[in-house]
Amino acid sequence: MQASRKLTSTVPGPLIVVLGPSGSGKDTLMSYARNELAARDDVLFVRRTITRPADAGSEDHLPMTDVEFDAAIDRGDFSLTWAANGLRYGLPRTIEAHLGQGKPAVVNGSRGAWGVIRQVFPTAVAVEIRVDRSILAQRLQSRGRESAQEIEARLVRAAALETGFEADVVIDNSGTLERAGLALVGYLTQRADVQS
Ligand SMILES: Nc1ncnc2c1ncn2[C@@H]1O[C@H](COP(=O)(O)OP(=O)(O)O)[C@@H](O)[C@H]1O
Ligand SMILES: O=P(O)(O)OC[C@H]1O[C@H](OP(=O)(O)OP(=O)(O)O)[C@H](O)[C@@H]1O
Repeated sequence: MQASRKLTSTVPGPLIVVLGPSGSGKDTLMSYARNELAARDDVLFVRRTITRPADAGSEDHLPMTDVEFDAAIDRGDFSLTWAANGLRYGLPRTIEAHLGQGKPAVVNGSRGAWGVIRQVFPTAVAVEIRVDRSILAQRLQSRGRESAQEIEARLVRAAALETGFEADVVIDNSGTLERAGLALVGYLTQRADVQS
C-alpha cells in the first residue's frame, strides 16, 4: 500500500495592510503586535525600504537614498513601490515567497496606494486605524518628527484620503495603546490561525 501524501496549500496567504492617516498609530500598533506575536514565525512583519534616514524610536525601516532606491528598483528588489509625503517606499520581493507558503504578512501601507497594492497582491486585506481628528494633531506634534508645515500637510492628506478603500476591520486608536494593540493582535491571530 502506498502512503498517502499530505496535500500542501497553494493558496497564497493574506497580505494584511495596516492603513490610516499619518499619526494614527500604524507603526506603534504593529510594533506592539510584533512583540506580542514574537513566538509565531508564521506571521511576517514586513520591513519597508524608505528614502528616510534611520531614526531611533521610529519605524525600523531599511533606509536608502533616492539613488540607492532607483538602483534597487532596477535590480527588481521590490514587489511594489509608492511615493507619499515627499518620500518613497518599497515592499521587498521576499514577501512573495512567504505569502506563497500560505502564510500571512503584515505591512504598514498607504491609502493612496491601496488600488495598486490590491493589483499586485490580490489577497490584500485592509486594517484601518482611526483616531479622532483632534487627537491625530496632538499625536503628530508629540511625535516631533515633522515640522509644523509637514504636520499640516499630513492633516490635509488625512482628510483627503478618508475614503477609497474598504476595511476588513476598523480599529479605533483614540484610547490606550494596549486596547487598540490587543484588537490588532486578536485580528492577526485569527487570520493566522485560519491559514495554519
Ligand atoms: N494609543 C496611543 N496612545 C498614545 N500615543 C499613541 C498611541 N498610539 C500611537 N501613539 C503615538 O502617536 C504617535 C504617532 O504614532 P505612529 O505609530 O508613528 O503613527 P503612524 O505610523 O500611523 O504615522 C507616536 O508618537 C506614538 O508614540
Ligand atoms: O497614503 P497614506 O495612507 O496617507 O500613507 C502615505 C504614507 O504615509 C505612511 O508612511 P510613514 O509611516 O512613513 O508616514 P507617517 O509616519 O508620517 O505616517 C504610510 O505608511 C504611507 O507610506
